[in-house]
Amino acid sequence: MTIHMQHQPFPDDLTRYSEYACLDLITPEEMRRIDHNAQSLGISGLELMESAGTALSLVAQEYHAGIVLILCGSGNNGGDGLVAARHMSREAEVTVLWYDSGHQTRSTRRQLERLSHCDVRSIRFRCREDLLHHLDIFSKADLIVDALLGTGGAGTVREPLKTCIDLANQSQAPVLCADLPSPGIIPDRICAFHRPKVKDSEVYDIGIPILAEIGTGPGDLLLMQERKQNVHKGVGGEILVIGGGPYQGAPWLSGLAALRAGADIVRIVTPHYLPEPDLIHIPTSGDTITQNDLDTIIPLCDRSDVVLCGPGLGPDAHEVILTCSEHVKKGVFDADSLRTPLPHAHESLYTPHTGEFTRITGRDPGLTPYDRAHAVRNSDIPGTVLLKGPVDVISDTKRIRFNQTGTPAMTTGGTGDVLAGVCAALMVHLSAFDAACIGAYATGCAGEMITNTHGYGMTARDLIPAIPQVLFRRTLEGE
Ligand SMILES: NC(=O)C1=CN([C@@H]2O[C@H](COP(=O)(O)OP(=O)(O)OC[C@H]3O[C@@H](n4cnc5c(N)ncnc54)[C@H](OP(=O)(O)O)[C@@H]3O)[C@@H](O)[C@H]2O)[C@@H](O)CC1
Ligand SMILES: Nc1ncnc2c1ncn2[C@@H]1O[C@H](COP(=O)(O)OP(=O)(O)O)[C@@H](O)[C@H]1O
Ligand SMILES: [K+]
Repeated sequence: MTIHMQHQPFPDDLTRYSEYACLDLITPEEMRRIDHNAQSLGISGLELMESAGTALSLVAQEYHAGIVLILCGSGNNGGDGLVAARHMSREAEVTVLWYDSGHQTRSTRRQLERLSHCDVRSIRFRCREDLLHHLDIFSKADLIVDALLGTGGAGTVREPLKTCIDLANQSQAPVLCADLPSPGIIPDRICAFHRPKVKDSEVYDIGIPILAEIGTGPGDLLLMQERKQNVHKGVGGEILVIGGGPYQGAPWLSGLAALRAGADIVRIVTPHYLPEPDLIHIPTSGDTITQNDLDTIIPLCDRSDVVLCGPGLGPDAHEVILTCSEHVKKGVFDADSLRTPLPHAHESLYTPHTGEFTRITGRDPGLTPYDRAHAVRNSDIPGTVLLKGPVDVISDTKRIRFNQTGTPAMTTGGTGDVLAGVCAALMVHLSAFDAACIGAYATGCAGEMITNTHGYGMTARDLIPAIPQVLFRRTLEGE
């Protein structure tokens, strides 16, 4: 799996950013994102696994058990157990029961090879019957380590792991769980890595940089869902862009960007027609958008998955936007729609740059990402905010995320319109927060790609074909 390496260091002292890290329970998807980002920051999956297995072995040794049975699945959770076995071989009589599903992860296969050079007894099981030959091991064990399933477990537990879990529960030995309890196992203690996934976990650090968590990275792209084969037209979503008037190009840039970010149908309500065959133009009655256009616009808001308001709109249409936003399920409010009173939809994403943020909150957000994050978190904006800048700050009042991708060449006009269009398309299937994080990350990566070829000669339009290369690279390379 080629991991896109992040290069530039964070332009601020990270020691005071720990307040922005999330300390309560995290989901397996969030842990996968952080894990992947850690690898893009130069810490390999094997190193993470070594740290996890070491922590696990230290907790296991607190039991002072003479006979230890380590149950290992075929995934990376199993890998943790194999690492722990290697670290405990001198401390106890260790037996590993490992499940050979036929497709062990590469890291876990590597750990099994390493273990073969240790004085540890390792027994393969492939089916329920294999386990029934080793009932004595379960009854003799003083400690059982559960490294069967971790954050990769999905659905009801399949055999032979189900039987393995039942046998562990039936034994007298306490069960120490790696990262989280395999479904149905009764834990004595839970040794969670980096962050707790379930309640009552003890949390052990495994050396994951804070930036892997509070920063965007290639791990964020894992949230993009693969499309099933039998999908129908429109699954990519229908987007409505309301904009234009004084600036006729902006809504078209947003519309094209939304298509390139995966939207299926994009309609542009704007006074000026531009010959873009991929976009559906909805003309307005005059050369700016007024109340007379509401009969046209409102039904389109009702039928669209996401509505993007603002690109190139000019200051006079705010009343229209306020009225439309009441018919909007998911709204992205950019540029001239960022005026008070703020429009808001059922779920809203606001994408101000510094000037627009100051205009809607009356407060200058400051220059450092730290201050800008404080300003965003303390603003009473009712939704997710993407405050754009050299480091974008994304917040949904609970979470904060920093996006470092992008280049100064992106200050060219219209890049904000492209970013807003990308966020609108992503919001069809993702939350406003995840759409903003991925939108900022992808648009910035596209900007870096184009800066490499066009330098300061980059135009916002150049960004658009680069967007799908970033967003869909994973599936293109079959990772
Ligand atoms: N770099 C890292 O990633 C790091 C990860 N770390 C550790 O890895 C853990 C995540 O590993 P994981 O074993 O939980 O998941 P993953 O490796 O995807 O394999 C899943 C396996 O389970 C199986 N399976 C799934 N559902 C099932 C079911 N219902 N019933 C039965 N089987 C089921 C699935 O089988 P398959 O679907 O392939 O047939 C596949 O074999 C994480 O919690 C942490 O402990 C740490 O070392 C830190 C570094
Ligand atoms: N100096 C910079 N370094 C990196 N990225 C930048 C820089 N300036 C702007 N950007 C990026 O350009 C994008 C659009 O910026 P914005 O100010 O919204 O442009 P516009 O004036 O078109 O709205 C944002 O994603 C932002 O991250
Ligand atoms: K486990």
